[in-house]
Amino acid sequence: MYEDTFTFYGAARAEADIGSPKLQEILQSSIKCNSCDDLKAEFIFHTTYHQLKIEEHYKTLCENMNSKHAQAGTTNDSTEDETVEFGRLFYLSIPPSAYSKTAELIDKYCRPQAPTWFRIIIEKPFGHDKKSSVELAEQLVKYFKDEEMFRIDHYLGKSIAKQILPFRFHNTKNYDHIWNRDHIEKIEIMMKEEVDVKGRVNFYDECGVIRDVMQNHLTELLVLVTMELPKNINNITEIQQRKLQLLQQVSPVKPKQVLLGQYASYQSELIASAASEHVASKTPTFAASLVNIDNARWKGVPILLVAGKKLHERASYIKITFKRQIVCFEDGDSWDNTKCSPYQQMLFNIGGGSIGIPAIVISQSLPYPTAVAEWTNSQQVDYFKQPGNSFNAFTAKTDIDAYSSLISEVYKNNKQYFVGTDQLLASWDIWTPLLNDLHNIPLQEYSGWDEDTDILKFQHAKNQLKFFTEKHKRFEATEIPSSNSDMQSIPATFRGRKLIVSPKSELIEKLADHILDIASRSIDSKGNFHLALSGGSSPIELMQHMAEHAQDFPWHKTHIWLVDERCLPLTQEHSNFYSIHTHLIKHIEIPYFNIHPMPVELNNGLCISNDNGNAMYEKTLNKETDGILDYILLGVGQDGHTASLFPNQPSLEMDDKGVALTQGGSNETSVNRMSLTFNTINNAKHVSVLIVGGHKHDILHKISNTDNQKLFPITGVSPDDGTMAWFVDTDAYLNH
Ligand SMILES: O=C1O[C@H](COP(=O)(O)O)[C@@H](O)[C@H](O)[C@H]1O
Repeated sequence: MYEDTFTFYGAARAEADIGSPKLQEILQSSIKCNSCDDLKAEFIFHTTYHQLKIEEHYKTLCENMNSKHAQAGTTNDSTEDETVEFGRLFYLSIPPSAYSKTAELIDKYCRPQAPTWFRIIIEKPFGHDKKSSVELAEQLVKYFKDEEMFRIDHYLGKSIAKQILPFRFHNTKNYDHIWNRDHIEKIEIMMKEEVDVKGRVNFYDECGVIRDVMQNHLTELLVLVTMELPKNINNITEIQQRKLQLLQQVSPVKPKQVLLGQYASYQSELIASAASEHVASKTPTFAASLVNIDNARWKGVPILLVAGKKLHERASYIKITFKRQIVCFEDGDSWDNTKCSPYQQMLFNIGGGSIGIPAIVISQSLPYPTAVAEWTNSQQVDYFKQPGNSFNAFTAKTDIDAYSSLISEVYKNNKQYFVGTDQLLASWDIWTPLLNDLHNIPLQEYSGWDEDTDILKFQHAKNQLKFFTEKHKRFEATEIPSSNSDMQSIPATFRGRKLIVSPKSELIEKLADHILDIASRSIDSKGNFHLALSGGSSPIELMQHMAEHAQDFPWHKTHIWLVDERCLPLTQEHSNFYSIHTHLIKHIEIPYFNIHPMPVELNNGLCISNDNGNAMYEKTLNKETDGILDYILLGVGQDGHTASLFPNQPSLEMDDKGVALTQGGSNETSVNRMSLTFNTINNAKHVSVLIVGGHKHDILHKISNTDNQKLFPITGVSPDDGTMAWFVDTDAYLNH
């Protein structure tokens, strides 16, 4: 019976005449249980609404609590032998900015006297990065003791999540010897959702998928499957220490280990619900992260965390794939599945997916588990559908909703299922560096639901993730140019490729950061970086910026190539090499043999076709890079030329060449040129086009909507497998 033992208070900032009926409506519609109408009615009867906006409201509410409490104390009819426990529990589901004041007022007016216990449940977000989370923890600790606080992550209350540790613990003999890098090929932790973010888009836009579910729910699941087992499964302190130890061994996630996506209608949902400054949001609604644990058990095992909204199904699970160490000789039909199944997997199904219910599914080729308490071997589950894949599946006898389960743990004062302060901060250590760098990671646009499942398929190799196909449209949401611009919004793409628009100096910084980012990824994956630079005036400021920040760039592993060259001596001021040397090369420490000027000057002649300088350059390029440059920086002339590929020139159709002799431009700077052709340009891993200055506005406008490559050669640039970005300054974009 609730009567005289429980009282429930619902509270919010709204006045009682709005909040009270709203609370009634919520209670009536959302409390669902079987044959419990009386209990539901009793619960609702004992629940009242209170406005909590100003200090006075807290005072009134808590006086009310105190008097109820006093009444309960005098009227309870327990015998002297019975000890009646009193407690006061607060559940705060409020924005982080409201925590400090709320905590202060609860502490001031609502803290009961001993022996009545006092506990506080806190809902995420617990900050938005390491720093803010430390600040929040510091504010809370002024008012509440650590043992009074229960940070709730409802994934820890899911029935499967609660079973993972006991399951591992009671199966130590069966699985612990294969629970490691020698036997496990990979671990996948998925949280796919069909829902979009409508209705909470403003909240969501501040956090995105990594803060919303990856730093907390998925990281918690990761810990449960990979932490060292405690010696005593009932020793909560030991369990919490083991969790912390694991979190401290997870390496911070790097940008190259992450793929991001945003569903296509996200931007319009945002615009419909918010102020215009929210357009062009870069908030990801999908993320895949490759996580590494730097310890003896897990080093080198790829652990994939994937989460997204508006996907084709709702499914949360942890899948562990074991390495296949048995070679089977039997015919397919006569496989003895218990020994020779081609599949060795273990799945903790949290919910949804083809199984639908929480379940533990284990290939029969793995040892049969023992002691799965309260769980039964179930025929209900139809999971590994491939022939030859038999399995044992265990489902829970009862499945209690995660929040109810956790709240009852708070009553029991059981801290095991809650997030400790140290664990929280360690988890932010894993994700914060990435979150600071998120704006540099391109977003893959996906349609959502069933329409486009292929576009999010990805692969992992060499500690890096890549979308399976990058041919689909990718975009990076643009920056809004600074304050007094007359633009309301700028599209995220230009000619189907990502567009970055900023005032010139910011733009140059962004471009330099982008080059550095790609250089670092390239050096991480293959040990070098091949960069091709254009001549002309546009890149001068970029080169000066790079020279000034030379110490930040891995020049010793970088090769510099020329996009094009004028047929002039390299010491002549109009030579592109001369300019690149003057503004960059002479200021940096780069190995001499990593500099590749174009051989325009051979045998005392300039670009004599019999000298085959272009073929020589192509040969060196092929030898050093297989014809695939890592990064090409292009510009655009007012006539639409790029590199030294000029309108209506035969060089535009040189299908068989990677480097060509071309013609164009003015006499003053030589009409004879050497240039990379479209073959080489479109073979590159990344191409950026830099367009600066109001005088480039017209050409930008012209090429926005044409594919006439003969007339506007720049429109022929579209890397086959690589990425491309347009870096445009606000003067060129807005015609200033
Ligand atoms: O905490 C959150 O979780 C829900 C998903 O929870 P589930 O129990 O339905 O799997 C998610 O939709 C929401 O964005 C996130 O804040």
